[in-house]
Amino acid sequence: MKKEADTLNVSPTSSKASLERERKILLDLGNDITKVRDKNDLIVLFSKRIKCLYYFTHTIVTLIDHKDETYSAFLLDNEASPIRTHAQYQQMVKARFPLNEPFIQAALASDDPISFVLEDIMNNPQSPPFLKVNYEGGVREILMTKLMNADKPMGFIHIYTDKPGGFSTEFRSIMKGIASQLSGAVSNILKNEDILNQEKEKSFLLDFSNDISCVRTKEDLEKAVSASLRKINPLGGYVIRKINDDGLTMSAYVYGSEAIPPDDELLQEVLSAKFPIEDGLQNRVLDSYIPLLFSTEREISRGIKSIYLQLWKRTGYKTMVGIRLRIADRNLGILWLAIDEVNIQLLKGICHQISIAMANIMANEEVETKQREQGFLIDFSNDIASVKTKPEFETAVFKVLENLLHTKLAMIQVIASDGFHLDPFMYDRSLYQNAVKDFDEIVANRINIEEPYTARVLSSESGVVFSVEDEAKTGNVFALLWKTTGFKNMYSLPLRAGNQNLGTIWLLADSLSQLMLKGICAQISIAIANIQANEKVLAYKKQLEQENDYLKEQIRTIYNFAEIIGSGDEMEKVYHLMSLVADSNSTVLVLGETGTGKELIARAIHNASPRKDKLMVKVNCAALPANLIESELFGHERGAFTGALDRRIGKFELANHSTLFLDEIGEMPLEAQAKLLRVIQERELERIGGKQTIKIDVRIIAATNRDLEEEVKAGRFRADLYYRLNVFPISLPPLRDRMEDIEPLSYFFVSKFSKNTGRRITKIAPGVIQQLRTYTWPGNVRELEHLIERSVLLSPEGVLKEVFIPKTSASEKNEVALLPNQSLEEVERSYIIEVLKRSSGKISGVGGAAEILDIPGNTLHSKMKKLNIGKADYFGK
Ligand SMILES: Nc1ncnc2c1ncn2[C@@H]1O[C@H](COP(=O)(O)OP(=O)(O)OP(=O)(O)O)[C@@H](O)[C@H]1O
Repeated sequence: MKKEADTLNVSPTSSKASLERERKILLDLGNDITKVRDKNDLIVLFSKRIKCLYYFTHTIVTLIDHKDETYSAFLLDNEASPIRTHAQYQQMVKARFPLNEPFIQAALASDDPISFVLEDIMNNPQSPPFLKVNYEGGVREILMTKLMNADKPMGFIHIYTDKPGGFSTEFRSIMKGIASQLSGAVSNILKNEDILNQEKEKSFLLDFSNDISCVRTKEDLEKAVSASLRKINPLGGYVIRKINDDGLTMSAYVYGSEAIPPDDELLQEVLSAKFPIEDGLQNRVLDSYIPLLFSTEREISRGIKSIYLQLWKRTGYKTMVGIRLRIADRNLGILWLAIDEVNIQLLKGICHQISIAMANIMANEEVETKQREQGFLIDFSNDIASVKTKPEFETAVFKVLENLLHTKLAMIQVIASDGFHLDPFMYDRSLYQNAVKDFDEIVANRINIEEPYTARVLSSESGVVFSVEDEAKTGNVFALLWKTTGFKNMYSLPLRAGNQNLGTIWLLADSLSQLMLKGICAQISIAIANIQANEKVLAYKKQLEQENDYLKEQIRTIYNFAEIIGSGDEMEKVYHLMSLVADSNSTVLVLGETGTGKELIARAIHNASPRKDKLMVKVNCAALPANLIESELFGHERGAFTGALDRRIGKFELANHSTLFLDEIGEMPLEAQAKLLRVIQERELERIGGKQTIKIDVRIIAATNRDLEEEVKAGRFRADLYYRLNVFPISLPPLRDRMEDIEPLSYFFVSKFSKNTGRRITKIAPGVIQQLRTYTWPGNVRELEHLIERSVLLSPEGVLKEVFIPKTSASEKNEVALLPNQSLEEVERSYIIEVLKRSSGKISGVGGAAEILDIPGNTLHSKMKKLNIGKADYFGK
């Protein structure tokens, strides 16, 4: 097979001069070759210098790759090659040929150039295919000269000729002679290329680092990585996959491929999928310090099912390199690159930069998420702060949960007033479209705080997260219902106001941040507490309004202006004064004996005034213990004095924009009089124990049966207060001075009590009217009213024939009549003693003297004190 060629294809001149020229050419070639830096220059130079001395068709330099024991074309003499038009030429140029075969082994073993006749060797099944391709191109013989680097073969220079036996001994010796120069030149080129490559890599990494340093968002990263990778890998695509929050799966983070249309269905599926880390490929990359090269086909045939492999295969990515993205000891993801050659240093450099950028973006995203969450909570808090009613609450909650959090409200349950059951407060029924019947059944069954899920949530510090899948496996009806919604987790939290459990909230979501959950629950708890408080206030307000309406109605019926009976001159004078003063804000002082209708007149004035729409507020100054009068009138703050457990507003504040009726003003203690005077003068007050001054707009009507001038003289009533009150006095005449009103009053009361008792009494016998006229009426209209009431009760239907004027009254009337020198006070004193005797000394309660006199027990007590009536007076005689 091996054949030494003896003949030169071109005969050199045998002259000494021509030998000299040859030597010089070869010397020059040797010198030139050592300076060659560019690989194309080498082959051009070689051909130029040698071809003018020796004949051959073309030449090629191949290089050995010791890693995989192959050799491949490195320098090509394209122009001269007779096979460049051959169909397999390109394939040959790119191919790697194994060293382990006889032809190349022979070339390796020979220290001299060695030639082969193609016909002899090309059909050997192990021989490289380029031999045959050359033969087909007309080549017949090949001279192989080994190139060495130090002591190691680094490649070969192949010289081809179409003339058999074309390599002379002289040419062989020349080739041997310049083999070391050629080797030196090739290694220079390689070194140079290496340096150039390193510089390129460096400048690439520098550019990449510059591009990536400006990256702030995922979109920036995509742009920078796509632009840079295009430079080193013009056709291949790439994808950066990020490890998801679950730590178990990875999803596409950034990707670029010009080979796949963006709307491709499989691509979309791959981009939105979560691939398990442990899929036999990703885990290997994450565990590997160096980039790993995978054959798509081989991995599929190994049984790896992930659809991304299908996408790669379909796109024509035969090999993929996976490099982990990592910061410190933390894996962030993987860069997958469609590439068939691995430049470890370059890829590691790229991945280092990408990892830093990704970590920055993720940190940025985290900060942004936190800010967004906080902003969201502030908005939610604003929305919810104004919530007073349940519909407003529902609108606010649904808006935030669905639109912003992509969470569904499964249910809010609130603990009922029995503290044991829970009532559904709010829920999203649309969640249970697939299980409406089950949902309705569950909601219809009232659960209580001992229901296992509820009990767990209520006793937890900050809620429980239930895995829907796991809970459904237990067969629990609630969990089975949750499963129909398709969400992964049920977030269940207690709603609390302070330490008190208000209820529970149940949110369905795949994942939710703790910060958000805590924030939302706190806000919702406050809102529910507010709604409940508001509902209570509204219910209370409604009740008060109803009571108020009822009271107003009652007062209107009892104290109707039209129901003031009396048409005599005395009462006409009263009506005239009332009509003069009603419209104004002036203080009115109503004077008159007990039972003459002072309160009736006061109410009539109020009802005829512009303040009539608000209730007149009455204070009975005689009925209150001295120490409570002030608090009653002006109110007090919590803790203002022992027993002041709550803040309370006084009657003055209650009567704001209305009328305050101070009944029995003559009984007011001096100390309270001073305070009252101040408020009347200044029209403002402070609650007891309070610092705030409260402006009031109150009209005052005061009433008394005492002679206030006398009281002032006696030092029991403040003169200045008297003058303040006595702005517009109206004196009511005693009934005995208006005998003409007795008949209409009697008829009025008969009709009133007939209606009340159901007895139809339409007339009063003339004798009765006569009888009534002769009585002195120390208790005035009230006494007449009660007398008629009793008489109506005791009388048969039809005509009132009899009234039951107490017998003693008749004698008293005489006594009174017989004692013209008795003062009004003395008459009052003896009348009270008489009534006390009749009630066997009982002052208040049923059948007591106060009831007979129709005055409050306290009033009777104070009158007795004032009139100096003791037990001896009514028990003694
Ligand atoms: N002119 C009147 N017409 C109809 N009823 C009257 C009249 N005057 C008084 N009455 C009735 O007599 C009763 C006592 O009246 P009222 O309470 O107004 O008297 P008073 O002067 O305020 O009594 P006191 O000084 O004891 O507080 C009431 O039921 C009232 O309706």
